[in-house]
Amino acid sequence: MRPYDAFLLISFGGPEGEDQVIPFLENVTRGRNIPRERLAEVGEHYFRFGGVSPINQQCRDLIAAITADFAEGGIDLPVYWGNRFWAPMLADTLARMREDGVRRVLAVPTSAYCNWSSRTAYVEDIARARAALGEDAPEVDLVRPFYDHPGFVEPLVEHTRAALDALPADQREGVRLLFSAHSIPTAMAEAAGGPEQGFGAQGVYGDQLAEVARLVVDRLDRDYPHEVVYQSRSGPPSQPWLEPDVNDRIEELAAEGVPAVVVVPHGFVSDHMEVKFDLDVEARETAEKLGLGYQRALSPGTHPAFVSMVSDLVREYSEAAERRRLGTLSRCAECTCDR
Ligand SMILES: CC1=C(CCC(=O)O)c2cc3nc(cc4[nH]c(cc5[nH]c(cc1n2)c(C)c5CCC(=O)O)c(CCC(=O)O)c4C)C(CCC(=O)O)=C3C
Ligand SMILES: [Fe+2]
Repeated sequence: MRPYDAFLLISFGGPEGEDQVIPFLENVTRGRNIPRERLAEVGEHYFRFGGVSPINQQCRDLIAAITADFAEGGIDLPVYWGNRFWAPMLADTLARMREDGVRRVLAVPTSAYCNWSSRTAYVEDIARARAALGEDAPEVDLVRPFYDHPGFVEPLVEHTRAALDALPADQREGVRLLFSAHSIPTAMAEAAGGPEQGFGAQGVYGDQLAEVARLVVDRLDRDYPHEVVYQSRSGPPSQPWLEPDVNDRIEELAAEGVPAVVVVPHGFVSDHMEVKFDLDVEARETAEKLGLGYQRALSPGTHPAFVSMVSDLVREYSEAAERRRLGTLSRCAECTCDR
């Protein structure tokens, strides 16, 4: 018997019109203690792009590429898509899967790392959607974190090379690589595994981010100075979140005489709104205002290596194949994954 009878891509979701922005933000922030001012500000980011987040189209593109890769590699599974916060909603997709007779689902999230927001929240949303369906809800396995899978790292390497190539030679000489990820509350970072569990001061998430940055730099033409920075912090100002912020670091580096930065959004799977606004608009503006060279590397998106990583994960779970990974970190403290 085949272990799975369907594949499911689980993503965040985003609005696709001006009238959808506020309802989307209400879905995301329900019960999450986000100040009104922050919400209004984030709403403006979406309105600036006509109320359309790029994330849904990026999911459609990824699904088209995954479907083609499955066909080519002989993976005979129907491909479904469900989001946590906007249509197509995960609960509706699971209901449709049940109607289609699906029993066992392998799910891949558009989220590579370990922290509540990137993993546990997905696990909880799957459980809630299944509970709403009752007894005969399809069973869902969520694949393990893939931050150090070669198919996630390789596109970042190629895209970092391209960003470096786009800098003038004198700027490239003294460039600083800034590996950027979504900030989370420090309490959230510690809950996934902190110093008590043998991880660093920024928790297992911070360690994973540092490891991927190292894996990327090791594959470049020289040992570029690099560091991990954070972006898109939310929450009340009194609540500590992971730092330093990408803009603060750009200012400090300018004061130190660094001529240029290449920002690598290694905390994300695609160039969604956080990348398009917080990096391509805000961080770029910070750099330009200070006369710093600025290039932003693309995220994995639909890079062929990333697409074949998805097929690889399906084989890993269906055939108990080897777990391919480049890193060496141990599992996080709240991980529910089996390997
Ligand atoms: C770690 C992480 C990822 C990366 C991993 C992953 O992908 O899962 C991520 C991705 C994303 N975050 C997104 C959007 C938002 N995140 C928010 C709020 C929050 N994010 C958090 C963390 C993360 N977020 C946290 C701790 C909060 C505070 C509220 C809470 O404790 O839960 C808010 C509320 C407004 C604000 O305050 O920013 C919005 C609108 C979109 C869609 C973008 C688009 O539309 O293109 C994507 C892909
Ligand atoms: Fe977020």
